[in-house]
Formats: sequence, structure tokens, C-alpha cells
Amino acid sequence: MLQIDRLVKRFGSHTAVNGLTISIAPGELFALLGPNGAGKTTTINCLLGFIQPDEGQAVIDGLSVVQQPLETKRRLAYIPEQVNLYGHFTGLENLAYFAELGGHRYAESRLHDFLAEAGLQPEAHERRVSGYSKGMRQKVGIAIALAKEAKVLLLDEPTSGLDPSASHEFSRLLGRLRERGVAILMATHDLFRAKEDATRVGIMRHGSLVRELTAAEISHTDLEKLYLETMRD
Ligand SMILES: Nc1ncnc2c1ncn2[C@@H]1O[C@H](COP(=O)(O)OP(=O)(O)OP(=O)(O)O)[C@@H](O)[C@H]1O
Repeated sequence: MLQIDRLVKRFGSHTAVNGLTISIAPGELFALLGPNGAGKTTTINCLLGFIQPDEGQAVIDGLSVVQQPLETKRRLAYIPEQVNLYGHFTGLENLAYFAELGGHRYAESRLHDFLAEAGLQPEAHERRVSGYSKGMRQKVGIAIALAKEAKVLLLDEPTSGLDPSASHEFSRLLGRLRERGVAILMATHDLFRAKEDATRVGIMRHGSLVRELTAAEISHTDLEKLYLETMRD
């Protein structure tokens, strides 16, 4: 469960996040849309503890991000546009390292299982990550989320730059995480994937949520129309 409650983040006189409230239940995927500068990444950075909010709070699995930073980080997985891994280590070694940071130590065979579950071809498991494609790095990111038994997954522009089949496969993996009860927040510009993958869609502008809808209730075309209208208001 992820709860964001009246979150405010200011940079000098500029308010990047302005009273944002979102609640995401286990198994839900909330897609956060919004133009450049709307405050999506700033919100995610507050949840990750990279920056401190000025007001409001974020709660992960019942724990406050500000008051229990280490405990909340253990329950979180984060997949940015470019998954940050150690290039000179293999996928398997990266997974072992990040799982251990999250407090989990696994036998090698179990680590292979997580990578396979995340869709990484077996022959790639013991190859250096520096030779991986973007899609392969993201699969390691998913394997890390599985190995950490993350309760909450944060995604920032995960499908930008992925080819359509990699993007489709990534969505399928997100579906599997949802089935396991992970609460997912995905910041994206991809209206198609938002509609396809999300249970709810929110449109953010100037740091606030200006629209919120159930993905099943709207067509792709109507979502695009609504988004463009919201930007004109
Ligand atoms: N460290 C910072 N210092 C000053 N201003 C910042 C900082 N980080 C973000 N901002 C400002 O806060 C606002 C929100 O930025 P943010 O990156 O959260 O937007 P975004 O919705 O993620 O945009 P994009 O879609 O381009 O990733 C922008 O006006 C940005 O310039």
C-alpha cells in the first residue's frame, strides 16, 4: 500500500509538488501522466527519500518515508528510465547485490529463478550488464523487485525508448507483479501504456492532480482528448 497525503515540495519560490494526494492499494497500478515539469519525478524522489517533502507525508506499507527511511526503502523497488546497475558485473551478481541490500540473501539457483521469471534469457544471466539492452536492464530491475519482495514499485518513464515488443513484454511483467499484490506508481508520457496497464490514471499539472479516472472506463482516444483538454484549461 502506498499513500501520498497532501505532499508539498518547494524549490525556492517554485512549488514543484502542490498538495498531492494519491492512495494505491496492493495490486493496483496508478499511471501518473502530466507534461514536462508537472512534478512527477519530484514526487517519486520524495517517495525514494532522495529529497525531503516540505509538507504532507508519504506512507509505504504503513511506514512513514521520512520517519522510517531504511525500512521503507527495503519495501520499495524503483525502475527509472535507465536502470542503474553495475556494468562490469553480471545480471546475476547485480541481482545478488541489490537483493542483499534489501535484506535478502538467496542461493544462486533462486537468483536464476528470479531473473528467468523477469524474462531474462538464461544465457544472459552471467554476462556483464554493460552489454545489456535497455529492456534487459529493466528485466533485472523487475527481478530485483521480485527478490526484494517489494510491496511498492515506482516507475519513472519505464517504456520510453523500448521497442513495441519490449514495451509489451514489460507490461506483462507489471501484470505479474500486480498479481503478487505489489502497489505500482508509474510516471509516464505513454498514454497508450497508461490506459493498457493501469487500474487508475491521474493527470498532474503544476504539482497537483487535476484529473483522476478509472482506466477501464475510458478509451484510448478519450484519454488523449481529456489529456489535451486538461493542458488547455
Ligand atoms: N532539484 C531541483 N531544483 C530546482 N528545481 C527543481 C529541482 N527538481 C525539479 N525542479 C523543478 O520542479 C518542477 C517539477 O519537475 P519534475 O522533474 O518533477 O517534473 P516531471 O513531471 O517529472 O517532468 P518530466 O516529464 O520532464 O520528467 C520543474 O519545474 C523542475 O524544473
